[in-house]
Amino acid sequence: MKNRFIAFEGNIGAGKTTLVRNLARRWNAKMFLEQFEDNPFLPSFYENPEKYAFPLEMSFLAERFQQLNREVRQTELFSERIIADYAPYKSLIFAGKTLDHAEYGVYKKMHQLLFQQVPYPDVVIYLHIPVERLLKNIEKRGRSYEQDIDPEYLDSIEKGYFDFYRSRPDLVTLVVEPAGDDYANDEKFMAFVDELLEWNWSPGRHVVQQD
Ligand SMILES: Nc1ncnc2c1ncn2[C@@H]1O[C@H](COP(=O)(O)OP(=O)(O)OP(=O)(O)O)[C@@H](O)[C@H]1O
Repeated sequence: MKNRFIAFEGNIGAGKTTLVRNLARRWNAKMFLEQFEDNPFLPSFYENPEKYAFPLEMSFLAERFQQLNREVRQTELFSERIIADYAPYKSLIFAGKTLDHAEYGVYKKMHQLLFQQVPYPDVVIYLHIPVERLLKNIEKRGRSYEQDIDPEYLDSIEKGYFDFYRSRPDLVTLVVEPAGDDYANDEKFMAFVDELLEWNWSPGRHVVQQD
């Protein structure tokens, strides 16, 4: 199957999880979602980022490695589509913003060691949403620990993704700008994603706009 393993990426509050749930239903695909609710360090991290960033990043690293390895390998023998609401490099991008230089050095080595064994998505679709809209989404969903999130933090995460994509022209990345605020529940947007996945995309970053 062309484009069998698809991951969706995007900033905090972009709408990845809602979209992935809807697409999994639409395609009858196997889905796996990031498990951040169980991470005991996340609320503490938002209170005191300097103290909790390293344990937070290490715990996300372990969790995501385990999940990707388990879920993707388990289905290697089957032909069904697999979709995820994060890509294997997600934590690397966040860690580049949350850790200090020395901590990031250690983290990066661990990430390289672990993730070289993990299957990469055939295509990653980055959902590019303006920061003002992210802030509205974050407010609306109301997770208490995210309510004081700094727009500069969101800007820096977005920059982290774009720097990463520039440094990895070997990966197939579609940067998509959805039309409409509720695109993740919109049939038209899902049909647009269907069309995108009919193509054989060359490696590199492609910016695609929904009409
Ligand atoms: N590696 C990480 N380092 C720091 N915080 C992280 C990391 N990964 C996830 N988080 C935090 O966990 C929470 C959930 O993250 P994420 O962006 O994946 O989901 P989301 O905001 O629910 O996405 P969406 O709205 O697009 O479904 C956010 O508060 C995010 O900042």
